This record gives sequence, structure tokens and C-alpha cells, in this order.
Amino acid sequence: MEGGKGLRAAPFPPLHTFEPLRRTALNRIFAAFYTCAIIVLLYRHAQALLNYSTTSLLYFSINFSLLISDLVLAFMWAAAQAYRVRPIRRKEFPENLKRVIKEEDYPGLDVFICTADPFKEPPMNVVNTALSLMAYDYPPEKISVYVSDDGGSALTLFAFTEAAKFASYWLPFCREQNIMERSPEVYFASNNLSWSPEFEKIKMMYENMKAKVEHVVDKGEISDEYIIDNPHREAFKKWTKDFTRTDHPAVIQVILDRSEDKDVSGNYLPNLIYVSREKSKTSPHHFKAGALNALGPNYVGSGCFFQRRVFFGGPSEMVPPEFDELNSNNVVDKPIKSEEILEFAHHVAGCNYENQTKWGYLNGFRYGSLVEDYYTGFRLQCEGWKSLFCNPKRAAFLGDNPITIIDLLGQCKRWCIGLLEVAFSSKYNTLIYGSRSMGIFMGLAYSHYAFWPLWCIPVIHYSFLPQLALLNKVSILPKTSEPWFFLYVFLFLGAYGQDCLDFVLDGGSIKRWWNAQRMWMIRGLTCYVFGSVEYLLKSLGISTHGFTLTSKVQDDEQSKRYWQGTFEFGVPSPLFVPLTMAAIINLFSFLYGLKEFLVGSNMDGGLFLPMVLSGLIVLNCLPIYGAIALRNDKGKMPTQVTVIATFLSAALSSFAYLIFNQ
Ligand SMILES: O=c1ccn([C@@H]2O[C@H](COP(=O)(O)OP(=O)(O)O[C@H]3O[C@H](CO)[C@@H](O)[C@H](O)[C@H]3O)[C@@H](O)[C@H]2O)c(=O)[nH]1
Repeated sequence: MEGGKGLRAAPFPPLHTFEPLRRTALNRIFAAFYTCAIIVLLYRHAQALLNYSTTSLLYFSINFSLLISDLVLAFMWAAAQAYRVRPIRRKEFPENLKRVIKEEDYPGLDVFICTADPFKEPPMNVVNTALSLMAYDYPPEKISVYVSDDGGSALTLFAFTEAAKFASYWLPFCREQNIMERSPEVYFASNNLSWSPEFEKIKMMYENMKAKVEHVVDKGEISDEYIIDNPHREAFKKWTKDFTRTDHPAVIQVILDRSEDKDVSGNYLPNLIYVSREKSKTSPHHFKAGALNALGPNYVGSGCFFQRRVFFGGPSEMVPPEFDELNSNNVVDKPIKSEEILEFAHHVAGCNYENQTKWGYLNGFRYGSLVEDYYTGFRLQCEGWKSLFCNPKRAAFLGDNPITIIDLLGQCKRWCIGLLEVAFSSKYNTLIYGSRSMGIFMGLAYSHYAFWPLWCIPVIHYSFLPQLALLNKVSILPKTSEPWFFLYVFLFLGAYGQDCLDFVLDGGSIKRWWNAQRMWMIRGLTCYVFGSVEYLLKSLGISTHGFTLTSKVQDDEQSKRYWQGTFEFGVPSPLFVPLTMAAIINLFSFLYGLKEFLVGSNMDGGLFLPMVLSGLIVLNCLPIYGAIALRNDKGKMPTQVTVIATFLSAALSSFAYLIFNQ
């Protein structure tokens, strides 16, 4: 983020430039047409509702629910226009950095790596992340790597003491061999490696370290023979028998100190610091945001860099922290291991440290949402900070993605709860506060995500209602003979077509777009619904939803299926029930519609739209039919889910029969 200041003017070459995309004018013209079509559609719904006196309560309710669904669709479409009104493409020139600023003037870089559970986030993965960062193409004496361990695990600390030893060989190796893949795991797994004695030696060291760390993690304890240096022995003593992951003192361990630790070639190593914030059952924990706020005043998140200053109020109004030491421009002039510094660090890492301070509210990472990154970014932009999106050809950051559908939906459900916490925040909501602070387009762009879970309303609606009506020979969508039919076709093809075009123009393939829209439908039937319900329960004080960590463990069989493009269901989760119900009901309604069509039903074109809709959903559900009926592996749809969904589909169809035939 930068405070609105541009780049240094000529004669310095630029670090990045941007150009508007050619599709801007077309986007705007299309938006004008589409807006008119939405207005006409809403007029149709209003007309149908006003004719209530001539229709039954059933038709009034159907029209009302159609209106609500279409209003959500219209709102989401309008919010998405914020991304289309002035699209740009940025180009980055990292090669110009050395011509813009001398290496000795590079700013210090603090990198935070969060981890919270050694069994869901294997320490070797976290170690690889840290090693790749320590080996950045950046002066090592300007890098500090902080490992925040919210799991409070001695196993993670052990992994990092081992990583520090390996780093003193790995960093010079990367420098001398000009290695681009600086994560050892990725490097050794790549195909185009050239053999040399150094290569063999470093590979062996890596394999030994990996085996040792994995052995310790598997055993779940660190035997004495592994702890050889005294300073670390002292740190491990903090893990007494009363130490639990939810109740423990702060642990801070300086594993590498850039003012004294050198690699084997004599160059200084970056700082490597382990921090596990104090936890107590009686103090709120604030999850990742709480952990990050203990690390002092700056942050490097998933794929982003911040200036330290952004956490202390807007560009023009400084909000100073309670302690001068935490000020963004404070320069620490004492050694990192000095008693004074460590004492203050322990104080800040205490679990009650922020009480009665501005941390989490006006300073630092903001509390109050399970998507702290989104919420904090939003608040910072509202305060006047500007952000730049860089997307260089060689990705600047790589991360883990969930590979099983249950992990993905669990992650997405947590996001939904966090997003709704922002959307309906009384003070800092995206629509009113966001639009007032940043303008209507930025407010809408943030709202598009904040209201993300609302997609479940139209998705559920259009996955069940027209189909149940069709099974009862009732058409609630326009007939082919009506002019409204063309309006529906335009609205549907327009939104879908533009989405597909944007996807392809940004380098995606049609196949990937098809998968993306399938996932949108799946999310609409699962995590958006469950996330919204859990948010509601949380707001009513009925349940408290915490941060369910996304698993980063790679199971070989699951990975194989993932790379074959096969969905991994496997666990009997309630999340899969509505999805399976939609698959069953749409299959029946499609087959029924087809039969009626073939026998020349007298529905006067009223079959067409619901049948096409069912057909599209059936196509999207093909992997689900396969998971129900054709697969025998561990990733198939669990039988309990199929039985419950079949029973509920039958109950829903019987209920619809009673309603439509009363
Ligand atoms: O109490 C906690 C819970 C989580 N974490 C860390 O937070 C990070 C994100 O958790 P993860 O389960 O990986 O969430 P994802 O949904 O995969 O992550 C995305 O979404 C999160 C918000 O939900 C953001 O924090 C992340 O930056 C973003 O990559 C991980 O490094 C965790 O170790 C903590 O430090 N403390």
C-alpha cells in the first residue's frame, strides 16, 4: 500500500506502469443495455405482484420469491460492474529496481509466516516457506523472518532450529548457483537439475533435515538427544506439563540474529524469530489478526506487502500507538537479543496486551471479522491508503489450495461468516461507509465480496423452484411465445457470456471457466447457505464460530484424484446434502420435461426454460452422479448423504405436489 504518492519522476525508469484495457468502452455500452433489461425485468415482477387480486396466494408467493432472487442477482451484477468500468493491466519492471534505488538504501523487509497447527500445517511446509523467503534476491541483512506459531508447538520451534542450520548452507548455494526456485522442496522436485558435488551434498543435507523433523513430528515429542544448543534448550523448557495450545505463556526465540549469525560463506544471515503469543482461556484470541498484532506493527500477508505506516491511521492523520517503541518510524538501536528488547517483546506478546488500547480497532490488524485480511484492507483503503495490484508473469507468491471439496467448502464457509460480519457491520459496512469513504465504485467492489454469501438465494431458488413446478406441469418462467422469454434469454446469456469472455481474455481456458462456474453453483448450494445460517446464529448469540484452519496436508491418494480432476467427497458432511438434493431433483425434472416434450405436451412452450435450466444443472452435476453411483474409491459420495438427500428430495417433491395441486 502506498500513501497516494506516485513513483519517483523521470529520469528514473518506472517500476510499474499500467494501460487501460481495450474492452472498457464495450463494457460500458453493454452495462447500459443490461441495466435497461434489469429494469424491465423488475417492472415485470412488480406488475405480477400488483395483479395479486386476480391470482392466488401461491402465485403471489412465487412471484415475490422470484423478485427477491432477481434483486440479489441484479445487485451482484451491478456491484461487479465496479470491476468492469475501468479495467487496467499493470506491467512490472523489477529489473529497474537497482536503477531507482541503491542497494544499501533498500528498505528493511519484515516477513511474517503464520502457522497454527503442526498436524494441519506440516512444519516442513512452513520451513520451506521460510527458507525461500530468507533466500530472497534481497540483501539478507535487511530481511527479518518472523514465524508466528498460534499452535504453540515445540515441534514447530524444533523444525525452525533445524532450518536455521540448513539455511547457512542453502542461502549461499542459492546465491552461487543463481537458483530461482528457492524453496528447497520445490527445487529438488523440479526436473531440470544439473548434477554437481555441491548439489548432491546440499540435497543430502536437506533430506536429512526433513527426515529428522518429520520423525520428531510423527513421534509428537522431541527427545533430549535432538536439543544440542543451550539457548534453545532454555526455550523448550517453556513447554511444561501445564502448557497447552489454548493456555500458555508467550514464547519468543531469536533463532538467527542478523548482527552476529553468518552463513558458511561468511555473509550475514537474516533474522529468524519464533513467536508464539501468550494464550489464556479467558482472553479473546482474535485468531490470525491477534497473532499478527503481537508481531509488532507491520505485516506481510497472503501475497501482499504493506508499508509499516499504514497501521497508524490514514496518510494525513497519524494515530500513534500507546507505546513509542511501536511507532512506525521507531528505529531499534539495541541488539535484538538484548534483555530490554526481549522483555518488551514478551509484554507485547501477552494475551491481554491490547486491552484498553487502539490495537485491533484503529491500529494494526482489525478485529471483528473472520476474514481479517479483507476487513483490514478495506479499512485501510477507507482511511485513504492506495493499493496496487501487481501480477507479474513469474508469480511473486505461491500458496497452498485445499484439494478436497470438504476443505474448500469449510474454508469458504468461514470466509462467508467473516464477509457477512463486514457487510452488516453497523459502523464500517462496505456499502455506506465504504462508498462514503472511497466513492461508489470502490464501495460496490468491496460489497460484491462482502455480500458474496447472498448468491445462495438465487442459486437455491433457481435450482429447485422452477424444477418442482415443472414436475407438477406448472410453468413459472415465461413461455417461448411470450416476449419476456427473450428478456430472460438475454439476461442469462449476457451475464454468463460476459463472465466467460472476461475469464478467457484474462488467459483462462473455456474448460477452466466451466469448472469455475460449476464451483460457483456448488458453493451457492452449500457453504454460502451454511455460512449465512451460521452468521445468523452467531449474530443472535446462539453459536460462536471460530477459525477452522484449512488443512495443508497432502494425502497421496487424494492428490492423485485431485490432479485427475476428480472431486473428493469422502466425508459424510451435511454440506453435501443440498447439493445432492439439487442433483436428484434436477435429474428427475429434466427427464420428466424431456418426456413431456417428446409426447407433445400441451404446455405451450412453458417447458422450455425450466427444462434448459434443469439440463444445465444436470450437466454441472455429472461428477456428483458419478460420485453417487459409479465410484468405489474413498472419495465417493458417502452412502449416508445419498440416503438422506433422497429422502429429503422425496419429501420436498411431495410437499410441492400438495402446494401446486391444491
Ligand atoms: O488462530 C489462528 C488461525 C489461523 N492462523 C493462521 O492464519 C493463516 C490463514 O489460515 P488458513 O486456515 O490457511 O486460511 P485460508 O482461508 O486458507 O487463508 C486465506 O483466508 C484467511 C482469512 O480467512 C487469510 O487470513 C489468509 O491470509 C488467506 O490466505 C494460516 O497461516 C494460519 O496458520 C493463525 O495464525 N491463528
